[in-house]
Amino acid sequence: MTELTLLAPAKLNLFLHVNGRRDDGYHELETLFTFLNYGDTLHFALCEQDHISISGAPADIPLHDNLIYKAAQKLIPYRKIQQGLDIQLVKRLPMGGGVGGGSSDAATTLLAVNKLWQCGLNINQLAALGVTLGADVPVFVRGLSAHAQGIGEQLKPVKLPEKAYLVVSPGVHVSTAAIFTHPDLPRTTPKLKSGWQLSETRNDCEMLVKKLYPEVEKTLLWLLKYAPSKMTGTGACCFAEFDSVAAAERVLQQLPANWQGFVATSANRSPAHTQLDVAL
Ligand SMILES: C[C@@](CO)(OP(=O)(O)O)[C@H](O)COP(=O)(O)OP(=O)(O)OC[C@H]1O[C@@H](n2ccc(N)nc2=O)[C@H](O)[C@@H]1O
Ligand SMILES: Nc1ncnc2c1ncn2[C@@H]1O[C@H](COP(=O)(O)OP(=O)(O)O)[C@@H](O)[C@H]1O
Repeated sequence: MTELTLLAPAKLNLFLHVNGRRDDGYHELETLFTFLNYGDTLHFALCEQDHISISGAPADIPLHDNLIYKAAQKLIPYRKIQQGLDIQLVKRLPMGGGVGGGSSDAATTLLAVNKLWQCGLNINQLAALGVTLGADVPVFVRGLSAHAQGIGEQLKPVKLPEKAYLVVSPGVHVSTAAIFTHPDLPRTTPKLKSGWQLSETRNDCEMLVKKLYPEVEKTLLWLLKYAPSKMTGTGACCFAEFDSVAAAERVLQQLPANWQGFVATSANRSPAHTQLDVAL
């Protein structure tokens, strides 16, 4: 195999509870991850030059800071093939949007490059490399919708009803670090008890982000006219849940001009994994 094209899907946090702050500054979370059949596309090709090149990346991310580059670098010690990589990125996911674009790009890179360089690492080893790149990377590496604890890396797979989602990006960039260091973030939500229902959950970051970014509050108020809606992750994207793609599309048609949105179905298995199975 010398080439691979894979999706780097978006994730949604169907709820996000902040249970406490650890001594290292990271937060103890409880969250429910699902994947969407929509995301960035990454094309990987082995090349003769011993380099890692990325085309199509947003101009404001220097090569060495790109999570795609960092993920490929992590695999260099394990490669059996002395060839470089030319990587093409088609970026669709809003950056800093809470849909996990950077983390998903990193995870898709770990999955693809592990095959192309014949590293032979298993999923546990790839997830362990992934968490050093970001708390959200392991769920994308493992590729199963999951209830997560710890910093988001302790994952218990769950089967969720597959729904249609309208995801709206209010056009503001929310820094995850800025939200997690803000003094007003609530950090004391108790852990859910067994038998919990989605109706007793919420996104603990939502109130603070709405206060700091009025565009996020406007977006949620608009979506709530049509369907149950929440913010994902630390924002800024918000999502509304529908029973059919057609119903979600009808609302997308009415989206105010200055907002971006997309409709996608959710998936219990990451589309990157499904595509990888087909390619192998
Ligand atoms: C909050 C979540 C929920 O899914 O989503 P996003 O809104 O970023 O997508 C994630 O846990 C984000 O994961 P990720 O974006 O990979 O986080 P990292 O790069 O590891 O960390 C970014 C910043 O958030 C803080 N952080 C992250 C995760 C966590 N459990 N506690 C934290 O305090 C870190 O201290 C760091 O300053
Ligand atoms: N390939 C990448 N795609 C997106 N963001 C990246 C990438 N590599 C590095 N980053 C950095 O990671 C930050 C968080 O990106 P992203 O994952 O899109 O946000 P979120 O975690 O809120 O969903 C970006 O602001 C950017 O600086």
